[in-house]
This record gives sequence, structure tokens and C-alpha cells, in this order.
Amino acid sequence: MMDACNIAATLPRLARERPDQVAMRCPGRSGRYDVAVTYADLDRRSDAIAAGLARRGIVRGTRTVVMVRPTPEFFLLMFALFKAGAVPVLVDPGIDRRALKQCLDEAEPDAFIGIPLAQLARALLRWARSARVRITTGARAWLADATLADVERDGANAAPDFVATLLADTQPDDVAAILFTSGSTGVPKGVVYRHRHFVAQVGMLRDAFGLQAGGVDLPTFPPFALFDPALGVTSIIPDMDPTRPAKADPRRLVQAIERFGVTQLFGSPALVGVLARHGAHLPTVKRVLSAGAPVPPDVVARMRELLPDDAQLWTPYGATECLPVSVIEGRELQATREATERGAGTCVGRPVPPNDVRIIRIDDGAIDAWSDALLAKPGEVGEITVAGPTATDSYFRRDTATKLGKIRERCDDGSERIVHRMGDLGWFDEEGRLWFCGRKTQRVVVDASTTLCTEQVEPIFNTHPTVKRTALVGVGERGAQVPVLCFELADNVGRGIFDIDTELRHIAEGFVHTAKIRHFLRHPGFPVDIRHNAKIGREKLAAWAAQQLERSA
Ligand SMILES: Nc1ncnc2c1ncn2[C@@H]1O[C@H](COP(=O)(O)OP(=O)(O)OP(=O)(O)O)[C@@H](O)[C@H]1O
Repeated sequence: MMDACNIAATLPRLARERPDQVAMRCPGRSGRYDVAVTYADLDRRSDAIAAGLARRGIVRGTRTVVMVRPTPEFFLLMFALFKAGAVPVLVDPGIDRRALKQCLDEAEPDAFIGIPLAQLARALLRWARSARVRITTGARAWLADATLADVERDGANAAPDFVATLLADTQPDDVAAILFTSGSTGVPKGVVYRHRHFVAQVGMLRDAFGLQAGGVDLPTFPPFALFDPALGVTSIIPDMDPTRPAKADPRRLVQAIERFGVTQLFGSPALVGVLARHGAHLPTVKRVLSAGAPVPPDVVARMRELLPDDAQLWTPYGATECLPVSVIEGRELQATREATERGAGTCVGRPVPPNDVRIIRIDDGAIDAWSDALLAKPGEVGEITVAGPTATDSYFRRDTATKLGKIRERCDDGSERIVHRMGDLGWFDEEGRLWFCGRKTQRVVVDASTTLCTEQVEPIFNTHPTVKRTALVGVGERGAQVPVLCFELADNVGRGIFDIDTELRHIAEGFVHTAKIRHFLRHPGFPVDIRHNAKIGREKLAAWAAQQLERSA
């Protein structure tokens, strides 16, 4: 029998095939990893929770905010919601408080499931007032109608086939979840995921990276851990604050990798950077995946030295709205480093089949219907678009964002498909590889003939030995922007001992496109996004740079 179109549909099968395999192991309060959930437990307990939730009115289509840390409760609950056909709503808890309230209110949830602290914040800050069912993961039903343990107990005696029927009822087009973007360029947007998107995503990730049942994964980015059970992989939940990957303690990560023989690792470039700098060899790790922002070349080089020779270091490119789009392996990425450091952009590899990735001319407005006339010339930088099974079709209750981000395309057979606009700039080389050049909204338009893309400028200056990283921003109106290069000094460099501005100016003069950059500003520490700690907050930096220029005028 075919599995239903639902990522939870693999659980009953895995529970039959490999009941005693650990699905996830969590550090627990002690950090000793004494909490383990097997596939049999995960399936049985998520069934009980799904049945218990149904008794409380959380059923197919019920929007349910989930604010639970990556503990067994989180995974049990998420799979219970998927099985029930309910719609979990996930927002990064670390985002700006006002933005968080806006996201939660906008989602207009019917239910709110959270840790006691989240329930307290909900009550005090009047989040999600539409939620009529409130469940806490705490020991007592404080500020909530019930505890998750009550819910599980209530559902434990449900009729054996009750949840199987709910699961079988889910349809590919039903909304499966609302996942908010990380909000690195504004208030996060709720991406509408349908069951078919998740199922396609698991299949594409499995095929692109050769993921196999039985492996052991260290997923340092929580939502990614949800794919592990769908793939039959064991997840080792890392002992770290998932909202601060750049601050993770590498010793604890390495201990977990060694103790459980971790074979694959998923982390943001900031997290991979932490491991690379720590420098411990990782002989069991066969595959590292790093996404969210470009991985700095020295991190790729160092990480490859720490992994076995046959290990692979993949950087998938994609977004909450569409993932994966393309992939590149570390060896090929290293071979493109020189071009990156000469201003080509960052190579993000070849499109993952069956994605249809096309580049259109840069346009800040909405585009209603697809036409091949939108296409940029071969080799020209434009906006990256994707049509494919994981390209989502809308943002939840954000019609303007949906209009700006999606294009309808009539196909030859008369059907219609949605093309997602990535909001990223890029180009294709002659070998069919995609090069990422930065965010469309962060491009700097100096004059009619000069548009600077952040990823075609910053890597040139990042080669300076005493620079840690740089960020290009524009001050003034687009079309007449003053380009400013902000830079952070490397950690061990003393201040003011040499004239770095002159050296950076010298580098700028070495390339036609950077020659117009005349302002170089040292910044003590760039603002970064909370999910990956890797995307630079160039909007905030631009405001700071404007002040600095005004002061020195
Ligand atoms: N491998 C990669 N190399 C370079 N950039 C990447 C890579 N993977 C992802 N990105 C960047 O991350 C973006 C997707 O990030 P995400 O979905 O987390 O939210 P966001 O786009 O940062 O949030 P918002 O849209 O709210 O500003 C991509 O559009 C791209 O700019």
C-alpha cells in the first residue's frame, strides 16, 4: 500500500520495520543524553497525542502555534499534529518581540501549545488571542487548559485505527504547516507548506545527498530534525541553544559526535565555523550540510581537513519558501573560490532535479504571469526563480508578499504552475552552475550603469588578512546610492596600528565594479539573523553607515 501524502506516514512503517532503533536522543536537563525515543515509541506516543488532541478539538486544519524546545515532546507533538492533519505554526522565538507578536496574531491560531514560559509570555503579552485551546508541556496546567501528558493519556485508549484514518485522509494539497521565514530582511512571513511540499522535500534531500535509513544525524537546526524520522535516521539533538548557533560549545558537540558515532551533521555556516575553528577531527562524519548563507572559503577548507577523505561537505541553496534549490559539494566549491574572490558571486551548484531554475531580469514589482520575455540574457545577473515540487505557492495572509514573490505560469499541457521568486540575485555559468550574488533588496544601485551585488563585492575584500568579514550597504536613494563597505576586524588584530582604509581602497581600485566604493567603515560587530547567525543585517548596517557619513561630513 502506498503511504499517504504526509511525512508522518513513514512512522507506522518504520515502527514495524525497526521498532527498537532510536529515533531521537536528547541531552535532557543533565546533558547526559539519557532521554531516548525509539521508532516504536515515536509512532505509538504520537498516535496517542493525535487522538488526545482530537478530543480537544485539534483536528484536520486546526492552526496550532507550537513553541516547544527541541525535546522529545517537540517531535512527538509535531508528528501527532501531522498525523491529525492539524497545521503547526512555527515562528523563531528569538526574533524581535514586536515582530513575534505580529506573526502570532497574523497566524490567527486556534490552539497554542508551548512550554510554561511561552504560555506566560502569551498571557502577559496577549499573543495569539484567537487561541481557544491551550496546552502546556509543563507538569501542571498552569495558564493552560491541559498538559501534554494529559492529552497523551486521554488519547492512549483511542480506537486502534482512529489515527490511521486521520492520517490516510490528508490530501497532498492540504495545508501541512505554516513556517515563518527568519526575517533577515523584514518582518518574517508565514510560508504555507502543503503536505506535498514536505513529502517532495524529503525525497529531494534523500536523493541529492544519498541519505539512508540507519544513519545518525546531528541536526543543529531544529525544523530539519523533523526530516530524520521520515528518513529512518537517528537524530542526536545537540546540547546547545538553537537560536545561537554561533555561540554553541564545540566541545559538547564533538563529545556527542564521538559518543554516538554521528555520520551526518546539519548546521548553519556559523555553526560549521565554530567546529572548524575548534579543530577536532571528526572521523565518523561522512556528510556535512550547511545552508542559510554562503559558507566562508576558509571554513570549507578547514572543515574538509577535519573530515575523513571520503566525506562530503554539501552546501544546499534554498529558502524557507523553496528548499532545496541547488547543491554544491565542498571540493567543487573550493575550486570556484578564486572566481568568487574576483567578484563572480558564490557558486551554489547545480539545480536539484526536478527543479526548473531560471533567471529573470531584475524587477522590484509584482509579475502576474510568466512569459519567456522575462528571462535575463544568458550569463547575465538577474533574479533567481524556481518552479518545482517544493516551491510553495503563498504566504499566509500576506497578499502583497505573495504577489511580489510568485508568478503564475501556464504550461504547454494547459495546467498552471507557480514560479517562486527567490528575491536573490544570481546567474548561470556555461556549465549550468548557479552563482548566488546576494539579496535583491540589498543590491546597491549607484547610478544607471552601476549596480553592485553584495556577494560580488564582499568576497573581494574578505581576502584582506586582517578583515573578518565585510558588508556592502548603500546610503541614499536607490539609483543614486553611495556605496559603503563596512568591515569587522579579525579577532586577534589590534586597533589602529595600520591604515586599513588605504589598503581596502587599493583593493577596490583593482576591479572595475568596486572602483566606485570610496567609504570604508569599521564596525565592532555586525547585526546578524537569529536563525543562522550568519546573514548580515545589512538594512540595520545601512542606517548606521548613513549616520556615520553624516557625522563625518
Ligand atoms: N547556500 C547558500 N548560499 C548563500 N545564501 C544562501 C544559501 N542558502 C540560503 N541562502 C540565503 O538564505 C535565504 C533564505 O533564508 P530564510 O528562508 O531562512 O529566510 P530569509 O529569506 O532570510 O528571511 P526573510 O525572507 O524573512 O528576510 C536565501 O534566499 C538566500 O539569500
